[in-house]
Amino acid sequence: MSNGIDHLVLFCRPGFEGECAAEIGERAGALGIPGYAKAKPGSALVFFVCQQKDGAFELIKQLAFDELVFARAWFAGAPVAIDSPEDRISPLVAAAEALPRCGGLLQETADTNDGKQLQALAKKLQRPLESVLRKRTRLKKNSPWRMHLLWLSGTEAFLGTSNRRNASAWAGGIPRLRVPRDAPSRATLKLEEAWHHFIPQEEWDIRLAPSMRAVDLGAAPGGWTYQLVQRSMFVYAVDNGPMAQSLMDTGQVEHVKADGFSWRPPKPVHWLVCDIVDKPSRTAAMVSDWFVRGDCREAVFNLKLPMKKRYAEVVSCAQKIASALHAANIEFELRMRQLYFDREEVTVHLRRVDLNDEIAMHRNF
Ligand SMILES: C[S@@+](CC[C@H](N)C(=O)[O-])C[C@H]1O[C@@H](n2cnc3c(N)ncnc32)[C@H](O)[C@@H]1O
Repeated sequence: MSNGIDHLVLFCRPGFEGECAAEIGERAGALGIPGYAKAKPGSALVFFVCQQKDGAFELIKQLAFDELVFARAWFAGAPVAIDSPEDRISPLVAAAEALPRCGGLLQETADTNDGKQLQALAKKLQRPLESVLRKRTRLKKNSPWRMHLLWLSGTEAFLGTSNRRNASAWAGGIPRLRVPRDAPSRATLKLEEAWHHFIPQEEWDIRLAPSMRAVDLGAAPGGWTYQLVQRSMFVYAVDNGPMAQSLMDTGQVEHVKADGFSWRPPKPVHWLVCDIVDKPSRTAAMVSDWFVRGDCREAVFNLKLPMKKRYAEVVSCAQKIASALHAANIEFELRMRQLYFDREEVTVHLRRVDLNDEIAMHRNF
């Protein structure tokens, strides 16, 4: 690896390479780590090439992965020249010398049809490659570093590393979730993925607790309400459209036929979720109002992005929410992410962090 670990490899939704490239360029520039992004439209990959030696390694150490909106997964690495398909292992093992010793090997491909066709090759190589890496002591149990191997073709690959604590938990950032058989819509996976992404597993029992009250705006037919019901919550499902009878039969759902933008709950709820297709700035303003009025404590909602300037729109919505909550002296956490099950949209997580449990209980959250 001539210039060390100088490529930051980012995985994104196909068609969002421009947004992913703009975002990483801005974040790396702010850290004083110069570089340029290479992003072929539709490739589902962005390569941020750093000008300084080991610049990409610095980026994965200094940037918080969770703060990126358009990257599903990342690692710092460099291209590996594979001269012959007869021996792919030797050049890869030689390149691994430049990496820290890693706890495991994750092979990845782009989220494209070409990428999918390379998965058989990756599968075939996994064991033999791991075995040689272990012999050369490139793998070490319990290391926080994880080795990534991205295949672009049978003879083009990138080898690199990420720190488990600052990276996606899943290969290529794609969680293995299945639509439950009794869920009323496939959209159910968007909320499930959001929870996996935004709420640490050890906090699920407190933050997604039985008997909490929740509001689902734009709820029909009920994929998101299904997730809330599965956590034994009571749900106001706001939508003029019909809700799945199976959900109504649980007795945990009240169907409110009203406009989600103006309806408010009779008393505060813990969760607000919203999947209404509308202008992102309108949704952002409505959710900000819920927080300012003290109507909810935590929210997951989508910002739909059919417009051209999608990155600028996301930044502008984040700024509007932040300034509304700052003006009301509310302390909050705000994260955004284009999740795997999102399409032309990003998912936002907003949470009040200035309420201790006693106050929250008193206010009936
Ligand atoms: C994408 S679908 C929601 C799918 C739902 N999250 C699920 O998992 O089944 C959007 C829903 O928003 C509803 N909707 C659109 N505008 C609305 C509004 N102003 N108030 C309430 N619901 C609205 C539509 O009727 C539609 O059912």
